[in-house]
Amino acid sequence: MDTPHDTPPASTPRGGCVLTINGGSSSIKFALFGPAAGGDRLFAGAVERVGTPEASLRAAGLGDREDRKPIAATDPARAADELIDWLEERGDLAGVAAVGHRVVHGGPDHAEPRVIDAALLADLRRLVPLDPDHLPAELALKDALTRRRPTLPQVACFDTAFHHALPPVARVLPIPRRYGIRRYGFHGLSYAYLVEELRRVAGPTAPDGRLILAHLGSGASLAAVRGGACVDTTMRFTPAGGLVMGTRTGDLDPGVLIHLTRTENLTADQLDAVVNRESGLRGISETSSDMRDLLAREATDSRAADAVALFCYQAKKFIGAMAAALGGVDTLVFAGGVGENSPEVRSRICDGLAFLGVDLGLASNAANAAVISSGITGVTVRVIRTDEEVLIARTTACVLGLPFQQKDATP
Ligand SMILES: Nc1ncnc2c1ncn2[C@@H]1O[C@H](COP(=O)(O)OP(=O)(O)O)[C@@H](O)[C@H]1O
Ligand SMILES: CC(=O)OP(=O)(O)O
Ligand SMILES: [Mg+2]
Repeated sequence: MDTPHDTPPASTPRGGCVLTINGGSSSIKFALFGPAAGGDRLFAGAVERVGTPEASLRAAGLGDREDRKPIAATDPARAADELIDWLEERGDLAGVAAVGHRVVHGGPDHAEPRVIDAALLADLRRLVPLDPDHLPAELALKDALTRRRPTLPQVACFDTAFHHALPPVARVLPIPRRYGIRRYGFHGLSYAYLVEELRRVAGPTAPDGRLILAHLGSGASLAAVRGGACVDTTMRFTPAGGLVMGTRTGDLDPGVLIHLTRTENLTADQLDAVVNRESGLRGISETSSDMRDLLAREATDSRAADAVALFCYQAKKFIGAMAAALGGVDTLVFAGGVGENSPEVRSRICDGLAFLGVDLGLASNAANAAVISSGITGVTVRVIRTDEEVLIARTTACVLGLPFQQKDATP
C-alpha cells in the first residue's frame, strides 16, 4: 500500500465519466464514476496534507492495490494542478464528461445544484469570508480545472442545501438582523446520502420517523430530521460552530473571542487560525487532532483523555438537544471517520442515553455492524458509511442530463 509507483497504474479507456472533487482545508478527495450509463466508481483517492511538505496523493481503483506518492502541494492550487497532471498521465481526464464539486457554503442564495458559470463564481468569491477554510480551496480547484479544460462542464453541489428549509426558529441567530447572520448548517451532502441510504437499507418509510444523523469526522455535526426534512443542526453560520471538532472549537462563548481580541490583540486572521485550526481536539490534547492517535494515547496522557472525553460528552449532549427538537428519536445514525469506525467513541457517546431509549449491543457495536442497537429498547442505532462522492456524481449527472445509475453505493 505504501509503495510509490514510478509510473501510474494503467487506466482503462473510457468516456462519459463524472469526476467528483471534494476539496477541504487540508485534503482533496476525488473519485471517478462512469462511463455514465453504468455509474460504477472506477477509482477514488485523496490528496492529503495539502499545504505541508508531507503532501501526498493516494488512489485505488476497483480491485487495485492503493497507489501513493508524495507530491508538491504547497497550497490548494498546486494540489489541484498535481491532481490534474496525475489524471492526465493516467489518460483519465480525456474520458471525463463533467466535474462535480462539493461546495461547502452556498450562502443565502444558492442551494440547488447548478453549472458553475461566471455569475456563480463571482457570488462564491464574495462568500469566501463566510468559510475561509473550505471555499478558497474549492475555488482554486475549479479554476485549475477551467485553465486545463475550459469546456468541461463543472457543477456545484452545495453542502448547505440539505438545511435550506430549516424552520425559522432553528434558523434565526440572536444578533441584530441588520448583520444578516443566520444558521446555514453543513455536511448536507453526507446527510442527503445517509437519508437515501437509510431508505435503501431500512425501507421507504424509515426516514419518515424521528431521525438523528451524526456525521463525526474531522469536521463533525449532527442533524435532526423529521419526515425527510432537516429541522435542526449543530453547525450554524460557519462550519466552526456546534460540536467540538478535530481542530475547530465548535460552540464557544462569544465573550472568549472578545477577550482574546482585547487581551492578545488578535487580528481576524489570527482568530480564524485559533478557532479553525489550533483548537478542538488538537488544542485540548496539545498533540493531535486525530481521534485514533488520541484513543491510543489516552491511557498515558491525560490531555488526550480530556479531548476524547469532551468529544463524547458534547456529542451526547447534542443528541439530547436534537431529540428535544424532534420530540424523541426513532433512529440514530453514526457516520464519518469516527462514527463509522470507533466502537469505543460510539459506546461512550451512548452511555447514559438509556432515558431516550438508546441501548447498544456490545458485539454488534464492536463489529461496526450496520445495526448496533441491542434490540431491547425502541431506538434503532445504525452505522452507515457515508459517501459524499456518489451523491455529487449522481447530482452532477442529473443537472447535466447525463445517464447515470449508481449500481452499488458502497465504496
Ligand atoms: N478506527 C478508528 N477509530 C477512531 N477514529 C477513527 C478511526 N478511523 C478513522 N478515525 C478518525 O476519523 C477522523 C477522520 O474522519 P473523516 O470523516 O475521514 O474526516 P474528514 O472530515 O477529513 O472527511 C479522524 O479523526 C480519524 O482519526
Ligand atoms: C463542513 C465541514 O466541516 O466539512 P469537513 O468535515 O469536510 O471539514
Ligand atoms: Mg469530511
